[in-house]
Order: sequence, then structure tokens, then C-alpha cells
Amino acid sequence: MFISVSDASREYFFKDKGKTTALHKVNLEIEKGEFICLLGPSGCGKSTLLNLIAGFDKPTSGQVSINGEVVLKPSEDRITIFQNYGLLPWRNVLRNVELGLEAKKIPKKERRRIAEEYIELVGLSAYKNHYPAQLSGGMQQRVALARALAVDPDILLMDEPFGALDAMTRMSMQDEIERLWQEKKKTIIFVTHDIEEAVFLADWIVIMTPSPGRIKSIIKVPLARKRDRTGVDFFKIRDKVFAEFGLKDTVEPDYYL
Ligand SMILES: Nc1ncnc2c1ncn2[C@@H]1O[C@H](COP(=O)(O)OP(=O)(O)OP(=O)(O)O)[C@@H](O)[C@H]1O
Repeated sequence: MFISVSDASREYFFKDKGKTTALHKVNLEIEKGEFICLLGPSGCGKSTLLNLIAGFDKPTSGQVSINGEVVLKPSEDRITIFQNYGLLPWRNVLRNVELGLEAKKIPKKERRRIAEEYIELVGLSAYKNHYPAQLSGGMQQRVALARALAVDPDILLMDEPFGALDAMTRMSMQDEIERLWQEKKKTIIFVTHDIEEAVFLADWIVIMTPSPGRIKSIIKVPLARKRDRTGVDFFKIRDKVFAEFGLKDTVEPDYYL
């Protein structure tokens, strides 16, 4: 298995001897190239789980391993993209995309070539000399995507990356990430609390619930890509997810006999 989360728990202990269980005994197996969405309400441990996989944090019990090796710290093989883009305001688009390549000690000429290639990939060549403040939110997130992909990581970890975008821009960014995923064959773990976003993007959806944060169930999304957000099959899966969260009483059966 490529990514393996085994009985991972994360507890926070307080001075008064109280504790919060941010994540309780989570088990998850992810294959290379899969697109997984972690879906659930605020406080169910989505970011905690993502941070354990990223290596920003460690489980209090259990473990996360990637390619058979226990994750103990962050790595260039896994890049996280956040909601707030994380761009440096004093650097233009080109130099923001070059950032991760600098950390990898890639020579200047090669850096520029790779950065330009990825800026082109996200459709921002005309803006390569612009600064983040001169770009819309969607464009800034494209820059963040180009920067992450330029480093050529195996895994992209995305923590509500489109949370700050309006509904239309959000849908075009969903199209974009799906295209990039297909083209670059990355493994993506994507945190969201938007049910339709999860149904549009995921190979399978990890449904999480809070107090303590845990996995409630997993829903496979066997729909061909590119998915039709208004199709009957799409609505069927969406309804299944609604039912998991208790937002719909009954689920239509898949077949009538
Ligand atoms: N540093 C911390 N100290 C104490 N408790 C924490 C800490 N970080 C997270 N928690 C708690 O762990 C639980 C899970 O938090 P987490 O941020 O993983 O949830 P989430 O599902 O990502 O929420 P959101 O959608 O609001 O970002 C919450 O109850 C939170 O209060």
C-alpha cells in the first residue's frame, strides 16, 4: 500500500488533565494515483489527519507510513496547499513558483525553465511578472498549484484549497485540479466540507465525524470523468453522502425490482 494510516490517534492533553481527541483510531489505505476527499464538519479532524500524513505532526498512538516507511517529518515528496495560498507578496508569479525549486537547489536557468513550464500549465503565462496582490483569488491558487507541482511531489495534500473562492471560480478550479491530476498522475488527499466538491473530485470519499474525530464511513464514487454536476448519477451519490450526515432521511435504492 502506498499510504497507510494504522490506528492513528491524536490527543491533546491540557494542564487541568483534560484532553481533546482530535482523531481517534483512524485506519486508511490509499493507493498511488488515487484522489481522496476527507469530508466532514468543522472539528472532525480533517486537518489533523492531513497534518499527520504531511509529517507536520505525529500521532499520539498508531502510525502513518508511506511506501512502507513511517512518516516522522515533512518531505519534498508531499506538498501541502492551503486555503490562503501561502504566496510571498514581495515575489512575482515566476519567483513564487521558483521558490520550491530553490529549496531543491536546482540551478537558476533550469529553475526558470521549469517555473515557466508550470505557469503555462495553469494558464498564467501572461501574468508571470505580476505580484500576488494583482491577481484574483483563483489565479493566486493556480500559482500555488504551479509552485507545488513544479517540485514534482508524489503526493499533493490540499487543505480546503478552494474555501475562499466564490462558487463559480471554485467550480473552474475543481475542473483545473482534476485536469492536472489526470495529466500529472499525482496522489491527492483533499480536505473539504463541500459535499458536491467531494462527489465531483474523489475516487472515494472519507466521511468524518467529530467528538472524537473519526472515520464514519467511506463512499466510493464510481462515476466516469469528467463528471456531470447535474447528472442523475451524480445526484444519487450526493444523496448517499447527505444520508451519511443525517441530512436526508432515505436513500433511493440503486435498482427497483
Ligand atoms: N493545537 C490544538 N490544541 C488543542 N486542540 C486542538 C488543536 N488542534 C486541533 N484541536 C482540536 O482537534 C479537533 C480537530 O481539529 P481539526 O482542525 O483537525 O478539525 P477540522 O475537521 O480540520 O476542522 P475545520 O474544518 O474547522 O478546519 C478540534 O476539536 C480542535 O479543537
